[in-house]
Amino acid sequence: MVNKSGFNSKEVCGYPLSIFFIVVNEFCERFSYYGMRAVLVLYFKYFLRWDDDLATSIYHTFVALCYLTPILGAIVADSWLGKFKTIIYLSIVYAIGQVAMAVSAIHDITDTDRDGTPNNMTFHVVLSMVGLFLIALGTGGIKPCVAAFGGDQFGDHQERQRRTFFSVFYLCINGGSLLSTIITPILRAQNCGIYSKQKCYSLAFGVPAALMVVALVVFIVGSGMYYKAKPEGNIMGDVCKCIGFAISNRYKHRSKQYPSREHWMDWAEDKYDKLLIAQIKMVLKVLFLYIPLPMFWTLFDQKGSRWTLQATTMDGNFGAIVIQPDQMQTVNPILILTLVPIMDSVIYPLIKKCGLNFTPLKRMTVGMFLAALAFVCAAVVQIEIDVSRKHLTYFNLTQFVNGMNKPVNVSTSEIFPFLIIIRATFFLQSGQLSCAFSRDFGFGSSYTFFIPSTLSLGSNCQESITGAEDIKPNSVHMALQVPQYFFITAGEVMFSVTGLEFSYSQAPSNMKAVLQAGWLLTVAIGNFIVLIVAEVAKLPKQWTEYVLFASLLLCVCIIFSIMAYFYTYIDPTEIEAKFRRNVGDDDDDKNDKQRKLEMEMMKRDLDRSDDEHYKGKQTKM
Ligand SMILES: CC(C)[C@H](NC(=O)[C@H](C)N)C(=O)O
Repeated sequence: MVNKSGFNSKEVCGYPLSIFFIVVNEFCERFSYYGMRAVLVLYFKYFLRWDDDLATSIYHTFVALCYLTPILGAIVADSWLGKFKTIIYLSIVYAIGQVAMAVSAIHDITDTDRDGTPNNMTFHVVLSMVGLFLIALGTGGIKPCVAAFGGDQFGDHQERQRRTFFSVFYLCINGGSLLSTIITPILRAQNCGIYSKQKCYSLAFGVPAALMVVALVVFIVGSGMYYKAKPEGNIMGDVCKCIGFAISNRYKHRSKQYPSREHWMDWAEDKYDKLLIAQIKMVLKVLFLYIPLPMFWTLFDQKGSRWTLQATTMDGNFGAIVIQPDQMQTVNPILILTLVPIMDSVIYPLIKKCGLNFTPLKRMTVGMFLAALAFVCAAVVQIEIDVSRKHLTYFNLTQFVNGMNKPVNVSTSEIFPFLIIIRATFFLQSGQLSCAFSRDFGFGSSYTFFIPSTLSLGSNCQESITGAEDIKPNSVHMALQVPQYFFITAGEVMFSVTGLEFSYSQAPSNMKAVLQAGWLLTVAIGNFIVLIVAEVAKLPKQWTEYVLFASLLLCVCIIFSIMAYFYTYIDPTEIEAKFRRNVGDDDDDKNDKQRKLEMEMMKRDLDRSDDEHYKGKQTKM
């Protein structure tokens, strides 16, 4: 198949073979990112021994940074190195960052007294911060490039295939995220170490590091098959200068005596290429449309915070398995993997058959509406929880009343998340006496156990120790969160998958990665809004906060639908081709415009004292 730029690529079932390497790369990279992220807060808290507040702020700052750096990657790719080289170089930076994280989590390195705790915490903190910075630079930097590079592999006649590619790309993101969020917490729970055994954060970070190396290798293997669009110089610099000139030129000609131009960017025509101006107009049009979008991410990203906290007050016993509150988040990638194919192969074709034109912007509007609906569901569940219980705790609170006249040491075994039921085993130790007993707990329940005075060597603790239930277990089932997860994920499919493709298709050829970065910037801003709203709107009831967010998104959704109504879809390739055809005319035109501008300036200087006279000349012209 011959690509848009005459590149001859190998094809399988109508798809360029090269995209296979790109989607596998994305899968491994997202595994690496989400796997590391899944255990990050626990690493801060239990390894670096930070308090909850510090751990949470550093975590959110890191996530926001990951979505701010795409703009850097996009500029480097579009104007200097090209997407291919940018992906390679930044992937190396990314892999080094992941390795630094894995090394920073080896407690033995500074555990000089071999007591299981690091002796030089500064070393671990500094190394992990350097690691996180490199990861943010790498993951953010390559993110807009990989998606746009994938899109570049398709010819203009392969629009349908390119749409499918973006869906498959999204599936890979979520496949990687799903697997890693299940696997890395399990790895973390293992004990490892040379001198002493500790929770294995190094393994939980090491496996994502290995996956990042695999991602890089896979990408390099595909090297010979890619279509590599050449970077077109310092395009961002040109864009900024052109916009700056348009504004200053418009300002200089602000007097009513100058005829207005169709678009304010047209004021740059006096100095810049019509093609560049047309390309900037395309980008600005889409960026303007992005303004309301961060609100979607504000709601979307609360899955990991508010919704997980909500789950801690619910019953996670699903019969065959017990779901931990943070594991509820895996419902999102699971639903993505199911919903994307259903939407693509059933829902969208069905809507089309009904004669409805379900345009990308309409899909995004519906996606926003569904996210708002998800928060209404969350509010209803919250009211249910508030009615059913007064206390807010997931962890089983246990206390012991010691009836013996000597101290007893009580320790408990690990509670593994995938056990059939939550069963805790307690070990009692007092002098020669050593025994164990197990009890089943309901989520959120609290017990007091009585250690009888008669307990002695050889006693059966299982039978001798009695307990009283202080607080009843959580009665609202975690399954009630499924509707809110369903709506937010259906919203994500309509909003995010479509937005990713829309950002690519509406971008001019030399600014594809820049627009992908603009799209990811909406995620970063959305995350900042969560931090701000959580600080500012301290509402007394959690359900009212959910309603507030739902209402905000609904308002934004209405504004967006109005903006979308006035948006006209464009075909950047066609527009660019039209301008390129007229390139000769453009050059003459530019020279004419330049001359005209110089003349105009001279005249203005001369005629400054005689406005009326100048006006007369203008109308005659
Ligand atoms: C940030 C994006 C929406 C995307 N995340 C997801 O698809 C989640 C896992 N459902 C990503 O690119 O990571």
